[in-house]
Parts: sequence; C-alpha cells; structure tokens
Amino acid sequence: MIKMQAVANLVSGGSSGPQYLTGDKSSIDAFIDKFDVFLFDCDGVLWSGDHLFPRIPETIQMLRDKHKQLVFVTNNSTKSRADYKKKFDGMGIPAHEEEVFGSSYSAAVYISRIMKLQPPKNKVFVLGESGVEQELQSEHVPFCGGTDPLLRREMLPEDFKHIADGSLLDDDVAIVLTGLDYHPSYLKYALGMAYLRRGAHFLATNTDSTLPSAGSLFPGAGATSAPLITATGQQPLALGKPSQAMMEAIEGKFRFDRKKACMVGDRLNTDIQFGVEGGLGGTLCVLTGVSKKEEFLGEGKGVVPSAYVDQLGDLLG
Ligand SMILES: O=C(O)[C@H](O)[C@H](O)COP(=O)(O)O
Repeated sequence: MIKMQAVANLVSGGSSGPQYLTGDKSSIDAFIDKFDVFLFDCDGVLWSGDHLFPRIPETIQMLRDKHKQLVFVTNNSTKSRADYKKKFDGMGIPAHEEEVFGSSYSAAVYISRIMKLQPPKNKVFVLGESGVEQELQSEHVPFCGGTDPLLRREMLPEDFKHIADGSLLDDDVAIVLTGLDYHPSYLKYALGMAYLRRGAHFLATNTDSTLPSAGSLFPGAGATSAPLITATGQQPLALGKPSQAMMEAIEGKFRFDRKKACMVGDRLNTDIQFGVEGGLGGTLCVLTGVSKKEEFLGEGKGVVPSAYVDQLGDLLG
C-alpha cells in the first residue's frame, strides 16, 4: 500500500504536497530515476563551513555510478571554481572543476558576454573576496577594490574630500559588483556609493541574507551589500540563485533537458525557487541548511519542493 501511494505521488507530480523520501528506498530510487541531471547547492547541502555532512562522497559517487550529470551551483562567491575543486578534493567529494558553476563565475560571464562594455570603460569595482576577482580575471574583465590591501584601512578625513572631488576614483569603473565580503569597510562602501552615484551599473553575485556555517547562521552576501542598497536606494541585479540569468548560463554551458533535471538545495528562496522558476523536472529540499520543513508543508506556502530529505546522504537509502 505504501509503495503504491509513493508511486501515486510521483505520478501525480506530488499533488499531495512534497514527498518525504527519507527511509523510503523504493521512492528514493524512483525519484532518482526520473532525472538525468542533478544541480547541487553546496553550503547547507554538502557541508556547513568545513563540516562535511554524513555520507556525501558516497552519495555523489552513487549518482555518478548511475551515470547522472552533476553540476555544483553555489551562491558562495568567495571561492572560484578552482577553489571549490580544492575544497571538494579536501572533503573527498568526487567532483571536477568544470562541474562547478558559482555566482562569481555567473557574474563574470554576464559582465563579459552579455553586458560587453567597451574597454577601457568596463572596469568593475568589487566589494567581495578572491573568488570574484579570480572569475573576473578568467573572463578578462578588469577590476579594482576587492581584496586590495590598500582598502583595508580606516576612512581618513582626506578620503571624504578625495572621493567627493573624484581624485580617489577610477574613471574606468562602470560596474559595482558586490558579493559576500568578509572584509567590509566604510571606505569601500563610500567608494562603491560614489561609483553608483556617478551612474555605474549595480550588480550582485547574490543577495542571500545569511550564510549557513558551523551549524549556525552568519551575515550573508545580502547583508554585506545592504549598506550600499540603503545608502543609494538602488537594488542590484543579482546573478546568483534564484536569478534565471544564471539558469540560462548553466543550461547554455551544460546542455541538458530541464524536465530531466533536479535542483537540490537547502534554501527555499534561492535554491528551490531557482529550480521551480527554471521549470526543472523536480526540486529536492535538504533539511541540513537554512529552510525548515514547516516553511513548505501545509496550505498556502510560497515555494514548495517536489520532495525532501532530512540530509542528502539519505538518498543512499
Ligand atoms: O551569503 C551567501 O553568499 C550564501 O549564504 C552562501 O554563499 C550560499 O552558498 P550556497 O548555499 O549557494 O552554496
């Protein structure tokens, strides 16, 4: 009876709400068999900071043994694809650098291939970490700011004057790009604000409110870009999940049938929304990160996954 009910849910597309898969081996197998491609969020699904969740390497390997195409789609812009490959290797997770598609790469591709501003007026002022800089470099986009040690100092009285008269600004800057920034400063915000007031485009790798790490929550990219949003009254164009510009870039690079793809994530308003709005064949919510099941179970919920598990390793049955 349970088996028939599980199959009924899958057939009806989960009309009775998201299917709870943990502990239900036959439903897990049926769910996995529906898809050729799995898009994986990273923070909150595979790990929390440097803490690897149980049976992640084995789960990823199981999907590879089933010949599934895997793409690791992270909004964490502090690391580049190469940095993530090192992290995957360190965690024992079988993954290739070209399978990683982070928000820093998404932003760099958007700037270089979609915006295509004419040099030299195509420079980016970065409020973020090395991952953004590396990916801009990979797309040959000039930048300033970011991890520049000269900006990691107090705002001096003369800075107000030199920002106001433009002598501390770079006339080639046409874009302000914010990401998760572990080294925010008033000086960097003042420079970013000045560029935006001059008419620079306002982009963000992502605007996640929080960063899941060490089993807790910390200020996310949305929190570290908030001062510029408040000061200028402008909203950035975000190039991370749930942005469909990111989905289009991923589909363009990896070439897959969206109806045979499943988005796996821990956050409803980025990962699951990304998959639902992208028209993917399914979404799987994992309860080891930000969102709780109470946020999607019951009537009148905004974003509802196709299915959910307590932790990703439960897919091993
Ligand atoms: O604040 C952030 O940038 C996000 O919390 C973080 O980077 C999310 O990473 P993801 O879960 O998309 O791997």
